[in-house]
Amino acid sequence: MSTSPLNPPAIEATGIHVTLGNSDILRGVDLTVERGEVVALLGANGSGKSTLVKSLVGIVPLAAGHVRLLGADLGPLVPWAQLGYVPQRVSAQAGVPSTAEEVVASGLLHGRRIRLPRGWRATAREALDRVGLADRAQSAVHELSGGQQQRVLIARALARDPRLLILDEPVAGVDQPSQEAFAATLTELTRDGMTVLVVLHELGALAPLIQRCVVLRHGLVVHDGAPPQVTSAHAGPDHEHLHPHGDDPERSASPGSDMGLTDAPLTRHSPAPARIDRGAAS
Ligand SMILES: Nc1ncnc2c1ncn2[C@@H]1O[C@H](COP(=O)(O)OP(=O)(O)OP(=O)(O)O)[C@@H](O)[C@H]1O
Repeated sequence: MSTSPLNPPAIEATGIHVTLGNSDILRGVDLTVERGEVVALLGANGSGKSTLVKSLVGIVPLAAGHVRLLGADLGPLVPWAQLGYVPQRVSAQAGVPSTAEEVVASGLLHGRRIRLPRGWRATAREALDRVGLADRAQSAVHELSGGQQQRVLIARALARDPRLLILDEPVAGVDQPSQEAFAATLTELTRDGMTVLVVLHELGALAPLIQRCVVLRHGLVVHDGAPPQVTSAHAGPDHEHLHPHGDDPERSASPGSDMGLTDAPLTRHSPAPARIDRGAAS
């Protein structure tokens, strides 16, 4: 969707610098996500992906730079009720026994809303249904598996019916059928115009949805463009990973090195997208 003064980008981040401890974690990141776009944020471990999304939602302070969300400067004027954020995998239990339904319902609270709205139970159940956990609404969260807890957190974000969804590795530790169910839900939501920024280690089940990939390396954007294409040549049912095909066998042996997804020496990126091999024996 194109930008106009009446329809500003969902995310506009310019010159983002973040310092944690004595380290410069983000060193001048620019990121714009237009309304309705589905963007993946990729990069090796420690490249700064989580720090970037946390800085976008105001959880870590900026040393420099500027963030606008849904047309408002980061702060109280952001329409927070329209934003769903799923943090990197953490336990969904908050130290007190809670049911899945209660955790999801907490997603309906924000800034000025301190009481659950009428019909919250039905809303929470619908959100749990979207992530395939309708039958676990009354389960204590600590009794759920790690992957199920992650799905509860996704449901909590979806319960708000967000216009902008920011997800930090939402499918890490989630089994393949649940990943596919989540991808189907997300496809439906994005068809309705939701904007998504999602941190991923590999595109996996979400690959068909991703319109653009931004790759971080050592706190800088090193790629912003087309997602890797799927090679059909080796397509097979039981193999799925990023597997760049370079001339250099060492680079080829290092999954993700083609796009700065590992700490392998950085090479200049050509505009031609890397390929995802889903079938070749690795
Ligand atoms: N609170 C903190 N204090 C100091 N350093 C931190 C803090 N949080 C993160 N870092 C460091 O910032 C760097 C980036 O971390 P971040 O979690 O953003 O990376 P990431 O790309 O999300 O990694 P992963 O894929 O492993 O989740 C890492 O080197 C990490 O050790």
